This record gives sequence, structure tokens and C-alpha cells, in this order.
Amino acid sequence: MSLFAVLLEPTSLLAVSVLVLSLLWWRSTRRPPGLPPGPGPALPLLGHLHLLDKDPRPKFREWRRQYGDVFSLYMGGQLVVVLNGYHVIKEALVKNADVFSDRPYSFLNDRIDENKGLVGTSGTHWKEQRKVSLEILREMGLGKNVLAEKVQEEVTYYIKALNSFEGRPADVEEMTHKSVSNNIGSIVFGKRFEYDDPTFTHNLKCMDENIKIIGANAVINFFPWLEYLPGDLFKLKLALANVALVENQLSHPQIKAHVDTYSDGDAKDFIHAYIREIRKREESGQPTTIDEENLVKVIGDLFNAGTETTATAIRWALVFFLHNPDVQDKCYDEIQRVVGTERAPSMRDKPELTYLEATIMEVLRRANVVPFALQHGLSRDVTFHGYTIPKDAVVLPFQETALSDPEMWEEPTAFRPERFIGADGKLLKPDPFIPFGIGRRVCLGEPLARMELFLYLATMIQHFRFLPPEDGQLPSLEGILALTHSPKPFMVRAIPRE
Ligand code: HEM
Repeated sequence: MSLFAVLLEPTSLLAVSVLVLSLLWWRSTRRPPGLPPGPGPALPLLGHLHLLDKDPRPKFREWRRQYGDVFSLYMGGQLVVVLNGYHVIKEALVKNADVFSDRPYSFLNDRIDENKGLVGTSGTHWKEQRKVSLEILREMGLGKNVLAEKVQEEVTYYIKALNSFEGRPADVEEMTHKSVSNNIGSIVFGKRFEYDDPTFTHNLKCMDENIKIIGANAVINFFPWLEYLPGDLFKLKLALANVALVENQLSHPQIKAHVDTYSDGDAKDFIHAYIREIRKREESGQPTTIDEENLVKVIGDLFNAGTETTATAIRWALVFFLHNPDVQDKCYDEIQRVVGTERAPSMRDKPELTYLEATIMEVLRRANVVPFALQHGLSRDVTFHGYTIPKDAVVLPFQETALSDPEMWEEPTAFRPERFIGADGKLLKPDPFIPFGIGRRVCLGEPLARMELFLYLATMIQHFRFLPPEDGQLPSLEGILALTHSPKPFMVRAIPRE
């Protein structure tokens, strides 16, 4: 048989096709000259995914030691550039903010949020959504007393719920989540839900499930064709159904009720003020992204970004309290001295409660709730640290490297609130303390989150001593990494203070 005939054999054709495709893939995932260094050749299809565990942080730490503060890898065919250490992250996100403040294209974001809203958008669309959202939140008293009163009210329900366990061990994950979510509900809809409200419970379950689905199935971003496999292996269909359910049961009816009863005036809640902005723009006839479709997605953004993060930080605080009873007692002594037991702690007490504030900062530093911030994208090709990074790269600010860099923090793994208190007894704010990110994409809800953490933890410590279950079983300090870094499930006893 001639060589030509052999090549036409079906098995030979298949082998040649696989070879050609592999070569094409290899070429496309080969590290072009000028890119930041990183692990050796990428595999066809996989890139460097085969080298990573579910939790990529240990490998990233190793690669930072090997390749330096800016390294790159391929996830599937996607080039990913990892930024390490406070100085490099700041140089990218602050000094080069014009280039580094976009979000990259993401298949999941495209399908779930249809590239609308705030968190996943870029350019002028994102700028307009962020500006309007921030203005509304400020008008409503973000970080100020109006909002603080709403949060304080929610905290009283939370304390009641803790009391109902009567000192028995409990897993407080779900109720913490519901309570914190109620703060976003108060802001967005102007109302809270009872913790046992079935619709609210189901909606939260769907949002929670989606955060887990997106965290666990991010791989589909790199292989979008997996969507066409039969069944729902990557739970994309489930995630889309969850989004539709929450929007249909919660967001759309709330928007409709607000539109039906709308009257001009100061912001009653976020939806009211956003509708006011829609109308203003309709009257002016200017092109705008401020419309009802975007409002629906911004509502989802506020719930998703503002619930899991803060609730997780409260649970980490409990974990560290159980491991460090002396810290808990010191916070209690300070609250006793400044606030006493007759009234609830308020934002006015904050300047006096330095040790508590330092403890909250240490929780945020040590827990590292969002270790990779959110993915950043580039507005154009850029030369950074002597490397050429193409526009379509995904940029990961590895925030953990700023929050626990041994050169910046003494004994970074130790839980030590004192590191945030100066010799003069005043609170210190070290530059590398960036749990809320840095630059133009810095967390929009930082003042709200800090207010919530202060009011919840001050009131919780005022009322209870937190202890492990009777067998002394302490929670793990190793967290679970999905979109956030959260504690493993644990039990805690809230013993009322005499
Ligand atoms: C302890 C609690 C929280 C932590 C640790 C946290 C942390 C972060 C981080 C690291 C980012 C990404 C920054 C970046 O892209 O570089 C972010 C973004 C964001 N956060 Fe938070 N956050 C918290 C609470 C909240 C709350 C309560 C809200 C609700 C209003 C919120 C709303 C947002 C929004 C809307 C964004 C996206 C900003 C944008 O893309 O422009 N966060 N947050």
C-alpha cells in the first residue's frame, strides 16, 4: 500500500488530525516571548491546570518563590497573570489603574449576568453603574448613622436568635447568612425578612448554591464548549435556573412594586433611588446603561458581593475567638468600660473601642476572605515590570501575599490584634492591609461591611462568651476556598454573660 493510501486510512486520518490539533493547541498555549515567567510548557487543552489542586494557593506560593512577584500560567488556553505582594498589586491596580481596572471576559458571567450590572462589567458601562450605585448608597448613609440604625435593629434579631440556643452548641452559618443578607435587603428593598420566611430562605439557598457552583466550576470558563455535553455536569443549567428564580421571585416583583408606587424625592431605598435615576436619564434623552435590566443585575451584585463576604468574616471572628479566649475577654473588658451593659454599642463608640477595631482588622487580615480579589482584565496590551502582557490576559491580584507577607507582618500566621495598635494606643492602618482590594475596583461596600462587623461583633461580645462545644473541639483554622475563603463547618456555644 502506498504512503498516500495509508494516510487515507480512517485511523491514520484520526491520528493526523489529533496531531495537528495538538500542535495548534500547543502553539496557542506556548508562552510567547516577553510574557511573565512561569511553570514549563503548557499541555494542549489543559494548559497548567494539571499542576494545580482545588486550592491553588500552595502552588502559587511556590511559583512566586521560583519566578518572582509577577508570574504567568495557562488555565486551559487562557493566559493568567498572577500579581504578588503589596507593591506589585498597588503598582498595577493604582499606578496603572487606567489599564488594570477592567474585568476579563468570562463565559459564566456572560451567561449568568449577560454582561450587565456592576461587578462583572468594564469601561464606561461599569463606571456609570459604579458611580450611580455609590451615589445612592452615600445618599442613604453608607457608613453613617441612618444605615447604622437599620443594621443595629437587625443585630437585635441576631442576638435573639443566638439566645434561643440557650448555650447549646450550634452551627450559626445559616442564620448569620440570613441576618447579613437582611441588611442588604433593608438597603435594596427597604425591608427585612424573618429568618424562617420560606421564600427568603429558598432565594438565599439559590444565591448560595450559585456562589458554590461558580467557585467549583470555574473550569467551564476555560472550556465553554463543555456546556454542550449532555446533562448538566457543570451545573450551568441549575445556576441559570437559580438566577431566574431569584429575579422572578424577588427582584422583578420588588422593582414592579416600587415603579407602581413611585414618587419623586430622597432615596427611600436603593431601588427607589435607581428608578429616580432611570427617569432622570429618560427625560434627558442621553444614552445610558441606567435601566431596569441593569438594576436587576445590580441587585444581584449587591446581594452576592455583600452577603457571603461579611457573613464569612463574622464566622471567622468566632473561629478566632474560640482559639484566642484572651482576645475575646480583652474585647469584652473594653466594651464593658466604654459601653457598659445597659445600652447597645453604637457607631459613636467606635473611636473608643480600639482593641475591638484592631481585632476586626486582624480577623480580616488573617481570614483573608477574598484571597484573589476578583479577576481583573486589561483595557489594552501593557508593559508591566519589563514584561508584555496582552489585553486578553486574566489578571489575579493574589491579595493573600499582601496580607501575610513575612516582610511586612511579623509572624504573619499568628492572630495578634496588637499589631494594629501603635505605641500611642492609637489604631494603625498599615499600607498592605488590603482585604477589600485596592484601586478603582476597591470593594464598593467597604464602609458598610466595616460598620456591620463592628456592630455585630461589639453586640455579640457584649452579650455572650463564645466557647467551643463541651468536648473542647476547636474549629479548624484551615478554610475552604471557593469564591471566598470560609471556615469549615463548626459548632459554637454562645453563653450569656452575667
Ligand atoms: C468583609 C466583607 C467584604 C470583603 C472582605 C469584601 C472584599 C471585596 C473585594 C476583595 C473585592 C474585589 C476588589 C477587586 O476587584 O480588586 C470586592 C468587590 C466588591 N464588593 Fe466587597 N467585600 C465585602 C463586603 C461587601 C459588601 C457588604 C458589599 C455590599 C454593598 C460589597 C460590594 C462589593 C461590590 C459591588 C464589589 C465590586 C466592585 C466593582 O467591581 O467595582 N462588598 N469586595
